[in-house]
Amino acid sequence: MSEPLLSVQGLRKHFVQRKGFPRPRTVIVRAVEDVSFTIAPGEAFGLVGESGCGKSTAARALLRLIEPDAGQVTYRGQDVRSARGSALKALRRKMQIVFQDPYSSLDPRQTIGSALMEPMRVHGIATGRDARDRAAALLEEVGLPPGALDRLPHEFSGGQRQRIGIARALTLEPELIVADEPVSALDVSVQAQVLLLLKQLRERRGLSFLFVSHDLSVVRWFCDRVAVMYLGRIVEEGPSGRVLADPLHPYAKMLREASPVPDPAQRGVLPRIVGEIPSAANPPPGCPFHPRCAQAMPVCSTTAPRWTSAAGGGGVACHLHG
Ligand SMILES: Nc1ncnc2c1ncn2[C@@H]1O[C@H](COP(=O)(O)OP(=O)(O)OP(=O)(O)O)[C@@H](O)[C@H]1O
Repeated sequence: MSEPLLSVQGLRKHFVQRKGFPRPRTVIVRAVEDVSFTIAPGEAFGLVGESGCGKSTAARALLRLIEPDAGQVTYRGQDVRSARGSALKALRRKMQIVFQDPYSSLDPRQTIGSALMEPMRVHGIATGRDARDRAAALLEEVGLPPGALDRLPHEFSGGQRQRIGIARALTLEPELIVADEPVSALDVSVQAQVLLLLKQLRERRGLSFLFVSHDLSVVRWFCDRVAVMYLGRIVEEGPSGRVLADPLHPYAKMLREASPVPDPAQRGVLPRIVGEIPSAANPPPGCPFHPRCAQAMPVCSTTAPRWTSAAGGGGVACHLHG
């Protein structure tokens, strides 16, 4: 197998919080407990799970937008966690993020042109007229007129702002885009257009993607492989077709049941699982999903399941398949 573009092994990130009134106590939120995956060059890899399962934290930690507590992250074999100075700057150029809410990541007083040209200047790619021409070409590539260069973020709709966010991620000609719920904040009517744009860019530029989403149908459409996350851990991983057509983990089945499936007849035979995701500050022992799992066995509440390979590719951490 060729060398992965990105390799993440045993990534961990905990947050320390002070909670409670009148006597606050220290709580450790285990946002990312143990996450491992690889992304091949040109591949789109999806990370799915309910809100709070740690997807965004994992994405930010591997990019070092927040510092991970443990684990190994390599990009084309280079250690990301120990990179400093110019080495870190070069890695940042290759890995860019598209945020869920483009408005909060754009400076309201900065014109779109200057938001696009600034990274080019900082990374020594282009300045002056050259940078402006490149910015105009990027806007055109994401479907916005060159006149947008001199306007401010508030003059654009949500969908247009996300196009600007995508253009900005492309300014440094990255190889990997980390898209963190890139359409969740948009009107349903514009979600498909922005997803289509991302797919076209992927094909045209040969980009790799880490695509973070709670929406299984979006991930199925966009990604080659998918990992399902629950309480800071990957519970199932594999080719999107296999995981979405034939999920093995009861949690992956539940997610699929909650997401529109083309064949409604299939939905009735899946187990109904209810309840809310437990707090990452107090994860259940054994398999973290056992309190919500209709198929839980005594072993599930005491022993963490081992990772087992799946026949159709990838693997699963579940005692039913151990
Ligand atoms: N800066 C922080 N300080 C303390 N806790 C945090 C912080 N950021 C995230 N968390 C907690 O970490 C857990 C994982 O959050 P995270 O945002 O990574 O999940 P997510 O799956 O991306 O969900 P969402 O889609 O809602 O963002 C949650 O319990 C969240 O409250």
